[in-house]
Amino acid sequence: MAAAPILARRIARSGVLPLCCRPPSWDRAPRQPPGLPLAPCRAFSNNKIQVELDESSGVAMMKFKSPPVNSLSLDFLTEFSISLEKLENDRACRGVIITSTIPKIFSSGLDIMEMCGKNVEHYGEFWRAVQEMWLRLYGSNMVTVAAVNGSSPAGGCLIALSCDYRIMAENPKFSIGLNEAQLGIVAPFWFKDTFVNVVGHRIAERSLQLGSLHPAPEALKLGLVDELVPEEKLLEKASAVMARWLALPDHARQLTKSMMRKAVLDHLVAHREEDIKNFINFISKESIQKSLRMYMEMLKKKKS
Ligand SMILES: CCCCC/C=C\CCCC/C=C/C(=O)SCCNC(=O)CCNC(=O)[C@H](O)C(C)(C)COP(=O)(O)OP(=O)(O)OC[C@H]1O[C@@H](n2cnc3c(N)ncnc32)[C@H](O)[C@@H]1OP(=O)(O)O
Repeated sequence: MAAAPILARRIARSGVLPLCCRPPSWDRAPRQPPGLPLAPCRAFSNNKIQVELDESSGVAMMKFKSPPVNSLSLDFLTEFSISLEKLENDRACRGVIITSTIPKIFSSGLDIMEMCGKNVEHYGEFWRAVQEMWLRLYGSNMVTVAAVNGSSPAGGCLIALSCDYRIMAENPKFSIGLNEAQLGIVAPFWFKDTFVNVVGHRIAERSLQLGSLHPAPEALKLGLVDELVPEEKLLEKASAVMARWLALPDHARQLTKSMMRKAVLDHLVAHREEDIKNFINFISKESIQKSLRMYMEMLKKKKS
C-alpha cells in the first residue's frame, strides 16, 4: 500500500499536522525523575487519537478522543491511518488495543457531514480515506483487539469488525451493527464481506437488510462480539486477551491471518477506483442527500 504520498497531500490540505513534522513524537512521553529507570513506554498523540506503546509487552493502547462522538471525519481517518502506519512500522509493536476516551461512545461511524452537501472531489477524497483506514486495519500484521466501551454504529462497527478480537462492555444500552439501511444508504461490499467473515452469511444478510443495531447481549449471541465484560474490566480483559494472542510466534499467526483475509482485501485493492466512483455516484444523488439530511434532523430532534 503506497499510501504515504496520498496521506501527505491530504494532511497538507486538511491542516492536520503530520506526526513527522511535530516535535519528536516519542519524546512526548512523560519525563522520568532523574535516577529512576526509564519506563519502557512511548506515547504520541494527535488531535483525535492518543497512542501509548508499552515496549516491554509490545502492546500499544490506541484511544479515540474526538468529541462529541468520535465520528470518522476525513481528519480523524487520516490520523487513524497515520497512527496505524507508525505502529505497523515500529518493530517494538506487536499488538494494538483500540478503545475510546468518550463515555458511552466507541465511534458513531462515518461523519455524516462529510457526505452531505460537498463536492465530488471531497467525496472522492473522503472515500479513499475510509478505504485506506480499513485496508490498514484489516490488513494489519499486528494483533488488533477492539475494547468496545460504548455504542458503535456503522463505520464504528466496521472498525471493531476489522480487529482480530472484540470485547464489549456488557451495558445493554450500548449497541453495535451496520445500520446503514436505516440511513437510506448501503454498506459497500467490503463492509459486508468483513461482517460476513465475522458472523456468517445468514446473520449478516438479515442484520444488514434491517440495518440492525444490536444491544451488547444480542451482539454476543450473534458472534458480532467475542465476549462481554463489565466496563471497568474492559481494558484489563483486553490486555489478557492480547497476551494470549501474542504468546504465539508472530510469523505463524500473521501468515494465518493473511490467508484468512487476503481474498477480501484483494477484492477492494483490485476495485478501489471503481468503488470510489460508485460511492461518488451514489452519495451525490439528491434522494440520498435528502435521506442523510433527514437522518441528521432526526438525531437533532431526538435531543430536544
Ligand atoms: C450500491 C453501491 C453503494 C456504494 C457505497 C455507497 C454508500 C455509502 C456507504 C456509507 C457507509 C456509511 C457508514 C457510516 O458510518 S454512516 C454513519 C452512521 N452513524 C450513525 O447512524 C450514528 C448516528 N448517531 C447516533 O446514533 C448517536 O449520535 C450516538 C452515536 C448513539 C450518540 O448518541 P448521543 O450521545 O445521544 O449523542 P447525540 O446523538 O446527541 O450526538 C451528538 C452530536 O453528534 C452528532 N453526530 C452523531 N453521530 C454523527 C455522525 N455519524 N456524523 C456526524 N455527526 C454525528 C449529532 O448530530 C450531535 O450533533 P449536535 O450536537 O450538533 O446536535
